[in-house]
Amino acid sequence: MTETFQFKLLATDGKARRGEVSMPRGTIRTPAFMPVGTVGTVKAMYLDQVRELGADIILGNTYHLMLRPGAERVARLGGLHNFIRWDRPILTDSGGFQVMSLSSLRKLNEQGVTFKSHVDGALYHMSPERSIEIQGLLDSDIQMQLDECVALPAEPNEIERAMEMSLRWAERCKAAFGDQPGKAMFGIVQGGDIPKLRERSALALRDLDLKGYAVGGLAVGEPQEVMLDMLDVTCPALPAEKPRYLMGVGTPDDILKSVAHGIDMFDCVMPTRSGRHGLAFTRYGRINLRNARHAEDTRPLDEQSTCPATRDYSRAYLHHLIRSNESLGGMLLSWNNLAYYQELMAGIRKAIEEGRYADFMAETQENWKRGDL
Ligand SMILES: CO[C@@H]1O[C@H](CNc2nc3cc4c(=O)[nH]c(N)nc4cc3[nH]2)[C@@H](O)[C@H]1O
Repeated sequence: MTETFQFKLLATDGKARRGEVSMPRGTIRTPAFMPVGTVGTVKAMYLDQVRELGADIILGNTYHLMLRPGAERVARLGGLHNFIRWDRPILTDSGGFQVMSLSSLRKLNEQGVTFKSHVDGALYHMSPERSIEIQGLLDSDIQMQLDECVALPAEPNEIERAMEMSLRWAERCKAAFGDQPGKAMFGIVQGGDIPKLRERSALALRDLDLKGYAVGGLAVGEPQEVMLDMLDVTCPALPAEKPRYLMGVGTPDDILKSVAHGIDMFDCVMPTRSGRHGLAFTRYGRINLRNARHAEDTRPLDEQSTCPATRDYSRAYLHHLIRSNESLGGMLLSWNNLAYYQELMAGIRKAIEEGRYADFMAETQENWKRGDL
């Protein structure tokens, strides 16, 4: 832990990076997977479990928390860490993406976004400055700039307009954030699937000398190779000594490949959301517990796992819980899936340290093909 925000590169293997982010509330081992705690909870999990599985940091969301319980209320209650009982770092997204994907957007212009809440229909206006103010009220450790994420496919001039405005919003967010040594404000690279716009966005954000950089505008339904092609353009244009965070990514395969393209931090609802719907991630690939073929299978998901959800419960029981829509089904599979994601990240970090990341990637992908033994 340090009084300031520091990123150290500990080892590299090709473009893969093993690093460490140090902050007053704790150290983040990278490459890192950040469980998503959108409305102040990693759904169906106790945060003690989330920590025990190896998470050094979790995500919160400005959009959801400003609507309910309200940013000023969270501040009155002592900030998000006290409210949810998580004393390690929290990264908050700025709200722009969620406004586009969740609310009925009324207006988007240079000043910011005006939208109606998906909770109660109330009208809100959020400027870049208000987004940073909200993240401050939440006492967020890593705050994201407000940006405009354009859904793909999109017209090039639309992608350019949104990217340029996001750059201007980055400057406004930097000014609003000011100088907070123990915290960080990350810029977000936009530019859609257009290499020259991606490079322009990354180089312009680099000139702002921010503490870290996110790659946005991806994981919005584009093919994996398009995502990876954009990383090939974006990562080299970002400073090597700052952390890189790929927003909303992804499947285990997305993560393996994005690490090989130079990404340090990830977040995704996949392990928890798909767990609630019956999907289990294991060393040998995915298992859909809704499928009737599990109805009398007495084996656990993986008897060699140290995670009780993975080692101690039969597939038959998990199938029954999911089919019965019982809460315990989503709880056990969220637990299994987050355990698997953190085990994967630990394996990734070790493989980079030992200079064998290419072999680790190949072995891991080979094991996934073994399927549901
Ligand atoms: C395709 O699956 C859906 O999409 C989400 C994951 N994909 C994703 N891409 C993102 C991009 C941005 C961005 O450009 N800017 C900001 N501020 N935040 C972002 C957050 C993002 N999350 C899941 O929620 C899932 O519902």
